[in-house]
Amino acid sequence: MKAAVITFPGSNCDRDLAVALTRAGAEVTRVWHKDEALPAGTDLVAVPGGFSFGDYLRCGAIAAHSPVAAAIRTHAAGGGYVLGICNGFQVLTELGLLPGALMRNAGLKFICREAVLRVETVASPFTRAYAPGQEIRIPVAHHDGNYQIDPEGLAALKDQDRIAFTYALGINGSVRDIAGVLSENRRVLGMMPHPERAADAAHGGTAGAGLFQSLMQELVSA
Ligand SMILES: NC(=O)CC[C@H](N)C(=O)O
Repeated sequence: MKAAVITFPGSNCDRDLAVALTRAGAEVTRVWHKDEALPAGTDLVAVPGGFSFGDYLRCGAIAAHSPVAAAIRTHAAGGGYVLGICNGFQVLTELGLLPGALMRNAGLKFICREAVLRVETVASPFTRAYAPGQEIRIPVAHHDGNYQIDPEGLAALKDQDRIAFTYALGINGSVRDIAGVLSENRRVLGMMPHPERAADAAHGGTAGAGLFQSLMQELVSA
């Protein structure tokens, strides 16, 4: 699997994401947001967490206008895989690659702690290594993680089995406690929790490693 990890000014989880992907067996290239092309043969674009452009305007809104944005859209339109974690999820909604929006947390506070997630579907390239309904402990760190979507959009997510993860106990006001969603073709995933921060025993938990292993299985068997 060839993965391109994008860095924007203010990204701070890009290295951790690159390490998690590399340890899972991916060949990782780091891509600066001013690059207009992705490395040839890129399978997965990985958009990391952080505070791109200082979270000004709306989180991810300015990053979605970076020179690399067009290449990410083209990659997704061609059936390429895209993973957005935390700020990366916010960027993917701003790019229009995923529906809905990430609003300020209901409690108006930055939340930085471990959360219990429920794996809502294993029918995706990102979750196939988990068991249906499995509960996994993954860290969260955000102030704008309150996922909202209109009723029609929510119905589509449910009907099409596109809710990837929910919080076992709601933490930020997200509709239906949604923590991560898939695109219609299931090849784009955005999630607020940080699997790359739970991918090594030294992190205190390895529940996030299943996501990177799922991608490896998908892309080796593809
Ligand atoms: N860790 C992150 O990616 C933070 C995301 C975003 N800047 C927020 O606070 O909501």
